[in-house]
Amino acid sequence: MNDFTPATHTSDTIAGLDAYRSMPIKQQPAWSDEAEISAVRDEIAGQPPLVFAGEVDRLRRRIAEAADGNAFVLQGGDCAETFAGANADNIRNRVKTILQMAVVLTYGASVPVVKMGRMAGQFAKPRSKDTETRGDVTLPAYRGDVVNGFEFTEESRRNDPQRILRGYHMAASTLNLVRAFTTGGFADIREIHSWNNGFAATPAMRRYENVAKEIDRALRFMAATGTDFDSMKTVEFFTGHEGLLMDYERPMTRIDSRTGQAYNTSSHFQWIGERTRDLDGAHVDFFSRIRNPIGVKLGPTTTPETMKALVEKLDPEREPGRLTFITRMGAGKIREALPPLLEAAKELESKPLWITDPMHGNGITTANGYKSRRFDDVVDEVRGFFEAHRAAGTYPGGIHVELTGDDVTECLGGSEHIDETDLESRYESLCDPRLNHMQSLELAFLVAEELRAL
Ligand SMILES: O=C[C@H](O)[C@H](O)COP(=O)(O)O
Ligand SMILES: C=C(OP(=O)(O)O)C(=O)O
Repeated sequence: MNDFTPATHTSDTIAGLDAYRSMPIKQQPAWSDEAEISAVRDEIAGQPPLVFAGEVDRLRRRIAEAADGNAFVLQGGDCAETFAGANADNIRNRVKTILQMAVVLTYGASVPVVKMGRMAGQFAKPRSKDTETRGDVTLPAYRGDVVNGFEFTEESRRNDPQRILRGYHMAASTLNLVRAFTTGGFADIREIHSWNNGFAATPAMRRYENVAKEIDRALRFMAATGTDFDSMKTVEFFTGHEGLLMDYERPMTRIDSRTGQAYNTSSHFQWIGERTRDLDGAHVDFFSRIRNPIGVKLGPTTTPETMKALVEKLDPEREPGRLTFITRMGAGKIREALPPLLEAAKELESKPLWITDPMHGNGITTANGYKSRRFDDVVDEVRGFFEAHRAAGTYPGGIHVELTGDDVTECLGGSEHIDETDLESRYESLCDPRLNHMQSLELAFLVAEELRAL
């Protein structure tokens, strides 16, 4: 058992955790009351950790296995979790969707799947603009429920430090339910059919049912041979979110008294976003000092030099499982932008895990004003990712998607043929569009085919 020491300003000078404060920093809200935000930081620092160092270390080992080509990482969840959306139905549907995708991948490609939710902390959003204008009114941009409200009023858009405390408690209750689902019997592989309950009978679901029936037959065979199923009652499920809001990430970072090392206990995994991965910036410095496995988003303008410099900063020891590159190039660019990075990475002793995020490079705004993505572009980027890795002889080790278990209409296309007018019927994301349940399963079948073809 780890014994975390709450991060006090003195103890953490050892780990240099506060060095970031004197560095250029992006995408942070301005708080109007310094005393209030300071009190909130102190209160967060005194709250119990959400995850333990042993779990974080286990995830690092799993990521190392994936980077070696022996596992595949599936990361999925909301673009922006909301406080209102942190209810049992939403959480269960997202967990079920991830479990179903994992079944499709494990069975279809015979590869262990490391399951990770973009959940229990994905509350802060980087934005392209600091403000939003509607008609003749301009207000601060919505930066996620942990900072301000989505409603377009001056009061709601005010940055409110108390939201950080609420975010912590929402993350805690979400994680509690995720842990209950994944260790309490719900995720037992013998429940494979019941994960269908509540979802519409779509073509992807029928395909899933066929896989489930085959797995059922195999399980009955194993039962007949006397297999002990106890180990199948639980699944490993990790959490991750963008490490963005430093007034949350810093106080959640604690010293493990066993090892004297710093762990960010807000989730098992954090990634640094495309907008905050400056080499000399605050985020890269801070996350270089913690033990959690770290992801970095790489957009289409990333040069091999930048990629190598990120390796130097974030993985100087070349530690297996330490670093994950999440590429989000865009369907039209991945086939040119990714190969030079893969070639350059071969020259390093480091072995980062490569994951595709086929969402963030494929945003469009529709004629009727919705932020959307075409499912075909998402699929094309995934195919481009596999093509690039096959050509380079490197391992495509995972996928990172914005998804929900609900039947929303946010991304265009898929076998339901969602079109621009359909977006009006059920667009619920407060930031970027997510794959719905059926599109998520369809994508899992496609990824399984690509993995089989490696
Ligand atoms: O989720 C990602 C970013 O927060 C998002 O793409 C930024 O969106 P914006 O361009 O509307 O600010
Ligand atoms: C903002 C995100 O991605 P990116 O940094 O790649 O734009 C995100 O994943 O929510």
